[in-house]
Amino acid sequence: MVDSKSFVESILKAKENMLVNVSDDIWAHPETRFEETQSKAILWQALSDEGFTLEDDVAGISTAFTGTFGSGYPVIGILGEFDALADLSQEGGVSHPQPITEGGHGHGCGHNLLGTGSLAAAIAIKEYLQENGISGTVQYFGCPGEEGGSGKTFMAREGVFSHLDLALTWHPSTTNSMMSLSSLANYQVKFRFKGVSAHAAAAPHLGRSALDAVELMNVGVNYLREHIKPDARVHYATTNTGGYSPNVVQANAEVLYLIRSPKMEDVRDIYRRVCNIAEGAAQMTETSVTIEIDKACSNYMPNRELEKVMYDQLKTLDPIEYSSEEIDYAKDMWNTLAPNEKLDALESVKSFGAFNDGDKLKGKYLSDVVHDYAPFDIAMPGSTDVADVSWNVPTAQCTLATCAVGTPIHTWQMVTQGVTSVAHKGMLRAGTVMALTAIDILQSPEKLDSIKIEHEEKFKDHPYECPIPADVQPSPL
Ligand SMILES: Nc1ccc(C(=O)N[C@@H](CCC(=O)O)C(=O)O)cc1
Repeated sequence: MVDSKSFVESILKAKENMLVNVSDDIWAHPETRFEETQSKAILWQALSDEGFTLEDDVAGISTAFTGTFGSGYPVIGILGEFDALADLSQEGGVSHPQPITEGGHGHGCGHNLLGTGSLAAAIAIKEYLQENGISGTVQYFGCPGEEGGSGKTFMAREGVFSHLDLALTWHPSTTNSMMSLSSLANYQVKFRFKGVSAHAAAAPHLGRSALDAVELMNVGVNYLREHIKPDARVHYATTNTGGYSPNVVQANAEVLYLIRSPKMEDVRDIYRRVCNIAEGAAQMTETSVTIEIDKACSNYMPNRELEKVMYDQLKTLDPIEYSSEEIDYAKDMWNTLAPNEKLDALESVKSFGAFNDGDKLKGKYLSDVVHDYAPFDIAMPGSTDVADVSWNVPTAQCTLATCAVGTPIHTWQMVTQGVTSVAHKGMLRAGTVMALTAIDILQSPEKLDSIKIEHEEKFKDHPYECPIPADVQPSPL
């Protein structure tokens, strides 16, 4: 009998061209939150071709879907993302900033790879179930709107993950490591001010400026910063400035706030204080304000027992080999970084999973090392809606190197590397790691017992409460 590693590697070798085409096709059709119709269609077609049973409109979201194969225990969820970021249009495989479409979208977080690496895993697990005729179900989750949308949180609100025995996912990165840390919980909220328009010169005394209210609110929040916990973050984008005419008093203006902290109770408290500031700004300007929650997500709670199973698979694979061309290109990418970005490169990996041994990357342009598994309770300086899955079912995620050391996410550098051979290698490796993790559990189902005990212990005193209120619906940017 072939060992599972050779089995998975040979399946993914046979599917390599298809998977690379799927990823590159998604990359070429960057779509933002809840408008990912083409990206969804690409993944849908691939799942259908591979014999998965498809379900559409999951949780009532038109770009959320599942593909299922097999039957019975255990039910293994594989999470795929495929949304892009606004304003990051960029040519692929170059070493200078060059938008394809000015103002267009781009895959600045590598979700073309994420969704496809997860597809690779689902296919390999399906083949394994089929080959061995054993009990077990693999379910691919097409999860839209991770960037600023918390698609999985909306899905979790409708209970779509509750039947899973475990969930696995990964994230494109500069490193190969477990994501063995928490993440920031957040609330994203619209503050919409309404005033009175007037001729800005002839009758300014009759006008009440909604834009003034936005500006005063922002000033108030900027004073609040000193009095919140240091690991909390508050960002804002003015999403409606009230128009382009300085000679009209702006009667409508809107600002979108993203409030984050490692603990949801702190997010809620800062949110309460930000609301007070908004009311104060409305009072100062004699405008009115309406407050609307846009989305929210929880903090990530990895399952340590499951992480150990995944880490064992991650570390036993041979290091990825890179050609001299790949290393030269990575060096070119490294040299696009400013001196302060270079200094930050080895520091920042420490807060994303490579806690104790970020220095292993010193002098490397591409990572061929696996960082030590080091479970930490601290939050990475970012958020992910994988968090809301982790509150519902045992969840683990790893990172695989898909780009040059030092590449910051949400940048043109990340977009341009998303269609390179290095990105494809990392993506296929991610599929291999997730598939081997699932197969290990299918072969040794007793491992699930300790995984489940940990999950039950952790959440028995604070069961999942979806942070998105029942009446909030997912919406496009
Ligand atoms: N492994 C990762 C998972 C998510 C992210 C990330 O950047 N997420 C967005 C999500 C924002 C949101 O929740 O609205 C962020 O933190 O800004 C980064 C690495």
